[in-house]
Amino acid sequence: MSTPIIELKGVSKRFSKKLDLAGKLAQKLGAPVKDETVHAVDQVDLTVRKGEVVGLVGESGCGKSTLGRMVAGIMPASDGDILWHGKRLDSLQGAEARQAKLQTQMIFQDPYASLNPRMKVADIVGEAPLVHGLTKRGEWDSYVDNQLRRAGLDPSFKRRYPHQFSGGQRQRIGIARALAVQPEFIVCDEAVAALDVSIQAQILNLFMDLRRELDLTYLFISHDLGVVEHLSDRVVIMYLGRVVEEASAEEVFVRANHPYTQALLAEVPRIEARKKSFAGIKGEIPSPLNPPSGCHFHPRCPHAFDRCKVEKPALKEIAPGHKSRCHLNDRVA
Ligand SMILES: Nc1ncnc2c1ncn2[C@@H]1O[C@H](COP(=O)(O)OP(=O)(O)OP(=O)(O)O)[C@@H](O)[C@H]1O
Repeated sequence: MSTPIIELKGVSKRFSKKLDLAGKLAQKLGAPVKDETVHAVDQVDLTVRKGEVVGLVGESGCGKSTLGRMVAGIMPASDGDILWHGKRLDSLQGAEARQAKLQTQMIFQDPYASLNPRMKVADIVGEAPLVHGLTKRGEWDSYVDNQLRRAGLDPSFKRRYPHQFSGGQRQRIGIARALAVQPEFIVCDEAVAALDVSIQAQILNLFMDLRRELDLTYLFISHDLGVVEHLSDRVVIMYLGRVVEEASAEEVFVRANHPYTQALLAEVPRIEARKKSFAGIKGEIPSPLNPPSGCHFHPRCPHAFDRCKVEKPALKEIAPGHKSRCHLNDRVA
């Protein structure tokens, strides 16, 4: 087994939600209201090994982006340890901290929001490698050209500005920028969600070509299980801040165990045959401000029984490399 690049051990993230104006007024008038806490990520263990593609899937608001940001080192955890090559990410200093930052790059859903509209493509892609000494002034032009070519863009585009490109091309500029600092690990946060289906396929193919060419490792975040199906080695399913299932991609698509994973599978249009045996997902995802007791999924689960309402299930290994957080597994056993 290859060495871990990133390990999360019991990682949680809480956000404090301040009272709005009406809440503050109610508080002044003596109502028992106070700031609330969002448990965005709740005691997550996760390992991403060199060369792996891990798909992280769940509905909007389940904590995927927050987890991705912590993994990429751009947001600190509230609790738990994040290890980068075995060392605590928050204890790294100087050159090692810079190295960790460069080695892990993040690609976002909306490339336009993360591309400076006043910078030419050449500077967007070429600024960081120059600052960090990955290229020299004399070689800079060809260095930038190479990154653009790798991302499937014509080098002549480098004199243009982001607004002159389509959504797919802008995502390619974001990819070229990430590649330019020679990362080993890329966190893709809904990187194709805003694109047309045909463009999505092109960008997903590009990610996989780059994986082979550059020996890259990915954490691929998506709300759509269908998007991660073909590119992930391992899939991790999150629900309201908790990991509910984790297995190889094949296991998840053939032997999904958790009722939530089964419900997500039922929503993937292409998986017609398997879809019939699963109930689709019902109801809205509850607020992480006030998550349901016991198993967070129990109000939406077609199989819930009394224990699910009161007792938090543990994430247990149900087959080699396959974990699930569901009381039904104890019943079956
Ligand atoms: N900076 C923040 N301050 C307060 N709450 C936050 C903050 N960032 C995220 N949250 C809350 O944490 C929860 C998880 O959000 P997160 O963005 O990680 O989920 P997600 O699964 O990535 O969903 P989406 O795809 O919609 O972004 C949500 O309830 C969100 O409102």
